[in-house]
Amino acid sequence: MTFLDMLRNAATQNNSMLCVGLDPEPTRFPTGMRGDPHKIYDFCAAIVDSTADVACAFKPQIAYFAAHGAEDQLERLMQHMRCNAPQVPVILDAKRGDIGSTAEQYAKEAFERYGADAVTLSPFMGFDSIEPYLAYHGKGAFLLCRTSNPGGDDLQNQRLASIEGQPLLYEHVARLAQGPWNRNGQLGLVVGATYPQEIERVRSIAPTLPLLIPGVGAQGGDAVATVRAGRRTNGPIIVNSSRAILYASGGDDFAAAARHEALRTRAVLQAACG
Ligand SMILES: O=c1ccn([C@@H]2O[C@H](COP(=O)(O)O)[C@@H](O)[C@H]2O)c(=O)[nH]1
Repeated sequence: MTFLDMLRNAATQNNSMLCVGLDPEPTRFPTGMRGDPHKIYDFCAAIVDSTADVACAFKPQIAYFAAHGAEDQLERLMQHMRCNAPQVPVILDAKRGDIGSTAEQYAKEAFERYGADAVTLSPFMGFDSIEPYLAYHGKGAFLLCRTSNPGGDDLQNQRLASIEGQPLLYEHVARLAQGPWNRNGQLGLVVGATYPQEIERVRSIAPTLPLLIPGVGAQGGDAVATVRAGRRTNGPIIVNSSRAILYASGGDDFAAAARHEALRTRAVLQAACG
């Protein structure tokens, strides 16, 4: 099954636009696990188990595993998700971007080593840096477009003076992804919930692409405005929240508290559709 098929099925089955982000930070783990990087798998597996019927996707952020030399735990977690939440697609948040020969290795890492269903990529090295991922038919690739951080302005909001009509850089990325770069229908875009007007703009340029939208929860993005901007067409939206769910409680009830926060966020997103 393709990433898009999995996403549609999970969104329908779990009645959800919510992506649960897996950004395990041991210093924020509950008391019995706190500070122990060997508990990354246990912590994340508990979150997965408590939210598998609430999420339309999971998004492990690779840096939180690699920083602790915990890639083996990420491999175990990917297997755990495959076995215990097989209906929910996994987007590996890696934000890779490199020349084609190196991109081939990164694609192999994401799709063969970890078995991800989709990956996040930086588009700023051009199409040949994206192409190796598209060789994995059915897998998804989300290009950074208008990111949620304030520094996204530095480049993404600059005008491309050499291009007719002078679009902003993020608008140009959206056009490429909706058009010539999307050879097999595998591309999506990352757009921050902290900039709902830009989500609206991206949606008008890229009406059919799936949008991965981080920034609600800990970053304070407006969930309602996000849904209204992203759902102007039938293109799917995947709204990510990581820390607000993972660290809803610092106690032994962390998994139950994560579920509660995931349910609450899902309800807010659903209500915004009405
Ligand atoms: O523009 C972007 C792109 C990616 N991210 C990632 O999403 C999560 C957000 O975590 P929260 O705890 O919900 O703030 C994190 O993994 C980022 O690396 C993003 O925030 N913005």
